[in-house]
Amino acid sequence: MHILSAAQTHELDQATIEEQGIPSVELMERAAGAFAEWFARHFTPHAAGETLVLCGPGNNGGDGLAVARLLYQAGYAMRVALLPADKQSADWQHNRRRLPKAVPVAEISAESLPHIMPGAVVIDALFGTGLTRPLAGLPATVVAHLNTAAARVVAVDIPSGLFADAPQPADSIIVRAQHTVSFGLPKLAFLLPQNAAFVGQWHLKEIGLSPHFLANAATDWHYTDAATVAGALPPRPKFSHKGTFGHALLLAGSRGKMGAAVLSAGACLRGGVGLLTAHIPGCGYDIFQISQPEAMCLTDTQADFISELPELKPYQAVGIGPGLGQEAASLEVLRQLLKAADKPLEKTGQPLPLVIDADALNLLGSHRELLKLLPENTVLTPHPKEFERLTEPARDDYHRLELLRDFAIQYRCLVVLKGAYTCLATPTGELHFNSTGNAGMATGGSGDVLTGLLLALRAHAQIPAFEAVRLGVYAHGRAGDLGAAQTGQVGLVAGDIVRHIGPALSEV
Ligand SMILES: NC(=O)C1=CN([C@@H]2O[C@H](COP(=O)(O)OP(=O)(O)OC[C@H]3O[C@@H](n4cnc5c(N)ncnc54)[C@H](O)[C@@H]3O)[C@@H](O)[C@H]2O)[C@H](O)CC1
Ligand SMILES: [K+]
Repeated sequence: MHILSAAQTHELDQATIEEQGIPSVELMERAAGAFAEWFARHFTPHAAGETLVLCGPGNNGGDGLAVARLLYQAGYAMRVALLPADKQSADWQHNRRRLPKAVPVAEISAESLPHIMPGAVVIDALFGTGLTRPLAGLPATVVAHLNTAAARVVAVDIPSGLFADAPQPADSIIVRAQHTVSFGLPKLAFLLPQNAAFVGQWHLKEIGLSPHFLANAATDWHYTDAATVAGALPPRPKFSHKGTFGHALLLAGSRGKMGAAVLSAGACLRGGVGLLTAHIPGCGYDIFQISQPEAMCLTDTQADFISELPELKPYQAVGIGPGLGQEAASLEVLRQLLKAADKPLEKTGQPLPLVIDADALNLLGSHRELLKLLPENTVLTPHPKEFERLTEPARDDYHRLELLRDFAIQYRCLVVLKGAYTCLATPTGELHFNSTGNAGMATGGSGDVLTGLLLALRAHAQIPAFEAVRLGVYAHGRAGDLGAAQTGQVGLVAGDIVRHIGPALSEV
């Protein structure tokens, strides 16, 4: 699914109106209808009580007026407060005329701000994607008033005062909504941690926007949902054998961190790899062999950490990092691996696929001269702190995305920035935000599981690099969601994610 800028969203509206030959108020009616339907499923008229709709002067306010009418007709007690303006949009005026006389309407002024009881339900339709500058003056006063009222706020399309697609001053006045009901496509702003307190839970409503425009819109921002990855995993042919799905090598573990190697290996096996060999320090032999009998195991001459790179010939992909530690000898192994992997393989003509995580990323961060050795399409899986060590501290979430994109382009690699909406950056500068996963996955070992799964998918001969990583990130989150459905988010551990990789992959 695409993510569009605010300007493109406006073009999308126009394209839909022209293509479908409908008046623009019809599209507004669809949006308001979708919002009212969501609202009615969440609040009964009794639970909502008297519901206040705050309306601005543009089409977002027009949506609000239409919502007030529809909910009034559905039996809700409604009242409307209008922000004064020199001019209102045509569709606003249309819906103002259609508002039943029985719905009380007040004009807002600094002296008469709407009365809001604690716990009252308020629909925020002040500003939408047409916002051109941070709120100031009366609109800012109204929003600040709403934010201190401890109301239950549902935003129409986007919380008022929030830019849909761009950074804004840190002290901007923005509605703090519990829910945001948005139309058509997710907005980039919804996916950034810095906006979570404003957006609350967001919900997407289909309103029949032009599929033609959506398919052809030029954007670098994408949202990976079930439809995106459907069919990405080739069916396992009847006459396949273990060689068909690749032989992966995992370099992982150190004393006290063998669990990382075990979890990562488990995920790789559940990810459908043909064969897995783990190279681990001597101390981990019993632990590893007992807990992962399906994997083969090579032990390092060092007991506590990895100091040797095995012969790479047998392998179709290599993962390095989980529980690795940052010993000087392990740094040398990483250096040798990067150099050895950069030669094109006979079979594919591509460099040996690599997945680099955890301490291997930290080693790259402290020895940045190694970055230029990264073979094309290497997969890096940093969390924001690890990513900062590779680049620089980000001013805010938008700046971090900029750094991420630049990094992926510069080093021609696939960077998976882990978070609530894990973002995959590609060498061509695209950003793909993932839709699956939950807060229960913020737990030790979850990243090791992702590494193992990505390793399995990179070893698969029939899945191109980018598709493998997008699929792996999606399936990892989905496995976490399936796991949490059984354990709850609080009780979820990384092993639960491993156990649900199989079901998650069968879904796609
Ligand atoms: N995507 C859809 O698919 C549909 C969206 N709809 C709704 O329309 C709004 C966007 O409406 P638009 O008229 O373009 O903009 P706004 O209502 O957000 O506001 C524009 C209005 O406000 C003025 N303005 C802008 N910034 C400020 C500011 N900081 N302070 C004061 N005034 C400001 C501007 O000059 C205009 O007068 C979208 O979000 C949806 O809710 C449609 O209903 C159809 C489907
Ligand atoms: K709004």
